[in-house]
Amino acid sequence: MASLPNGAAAASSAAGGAPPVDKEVDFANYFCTYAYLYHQKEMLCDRVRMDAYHSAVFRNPHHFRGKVVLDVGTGSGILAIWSAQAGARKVYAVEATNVAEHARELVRANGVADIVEVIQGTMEDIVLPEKVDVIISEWMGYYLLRESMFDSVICARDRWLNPGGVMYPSHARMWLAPIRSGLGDKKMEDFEIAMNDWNHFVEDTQAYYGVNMNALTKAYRAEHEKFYLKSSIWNNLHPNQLIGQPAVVKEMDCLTATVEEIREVRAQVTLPINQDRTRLAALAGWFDVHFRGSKQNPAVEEVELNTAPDENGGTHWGQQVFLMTPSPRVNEGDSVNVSFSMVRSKENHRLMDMDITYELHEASGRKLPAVATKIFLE
Ligand SMILES: C[S@@+](CC[C@H](N)C(=O)[O-])C[C@H]1O[C@@H](n2cnc3c(N)ncnc32)[C@H](O)[C@@H]1O
Repeated sequence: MASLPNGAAAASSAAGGAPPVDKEVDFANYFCTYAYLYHQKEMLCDRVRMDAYHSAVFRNPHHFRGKVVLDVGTGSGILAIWSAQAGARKVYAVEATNVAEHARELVRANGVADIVEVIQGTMEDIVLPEKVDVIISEWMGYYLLRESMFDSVICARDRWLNPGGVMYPSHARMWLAPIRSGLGDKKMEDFEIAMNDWNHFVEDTQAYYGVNMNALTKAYRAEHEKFYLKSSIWNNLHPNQLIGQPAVVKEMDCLTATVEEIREVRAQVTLPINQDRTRLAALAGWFDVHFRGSKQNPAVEEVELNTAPDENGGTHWGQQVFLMTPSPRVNEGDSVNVSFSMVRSKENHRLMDMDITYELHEASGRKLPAVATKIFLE
């Protein structure tokens, strides 16, 4: 997970006829934060994430013993070191940023420098001396696909994975669920406060310091609607905020997924409401990934990394909350038909633009008019 500047112009997607990636911009806007240990630490502190990868590797040593492993985006080097400890013959640990230096040091200090070779460079550019049996990577962004790092894993897989090789993780899913939540009220409050500040400039009978600011009111409102109301909200929800059944909006086999398939995700799902006298305040999105090995070479023990709402606190990915305004009253037995699309932003291929249309079907048979919203996953 990387912090990306809101709406910053960054690289465009290189795959499938899209304009080529501007690497300098991509380094300035995307890779920069990963170079810092404080940022790697945030991921190292996520115990749900760490436990899942650790269990996946050490409960399935047959995938690693005597094998050649590629770690895409090694960061601190942790997954590469585990792969070596699990018995890999050779591990190529590829990292774009200067954190590669720290990874090298950690590899040396943990006595696996004869097995792990840290290579600084982007996955797309580097050349390996041999094909690999396993690709391990922690590539997931908010709501799975933000950051578009899975493109680099696909590139690695298509260039370097031996036939019959195994992906870690092997499968991924995106989920969507209806929630009740006070988050929308807080957002509205912040929005009104910000709008009121502006209104002070405009309502002043005297011009503000001699300048009539009203000409910019419309632009200011549009900007603030985008950042306050139309951007998704990061949150670690409590499971009791869910008011209905979650549904899968995307499933991926990491061994066969293509960039085309993830550049645009579209789905239509029905979400049954299972609580009475509440409001559909928002939809929440999260993901899970699985470590199952492959059909030819399955895991002895399948491991799941789940970022769903969790009463024990969840993960650094949290969930993404997409506010529904207006938020209709709902009751048990109602259902919400959702038509969902998530497409890469034109300005920055690592951010996502979402279109969500929801239509409430009441248990009584009454159907409310469909409401369409545009939301930015930034
Ligand atoms: C989410 S972090 C994971 C770090 C480490 N593997 C871990 O699990 O703690 C992703 C890392 O991949 C690196 N990265 C992303 N895209 C890359 C690419 N195309 N080539 C090389 N490194 C990349 C980033 O700089 C970052 O350090």
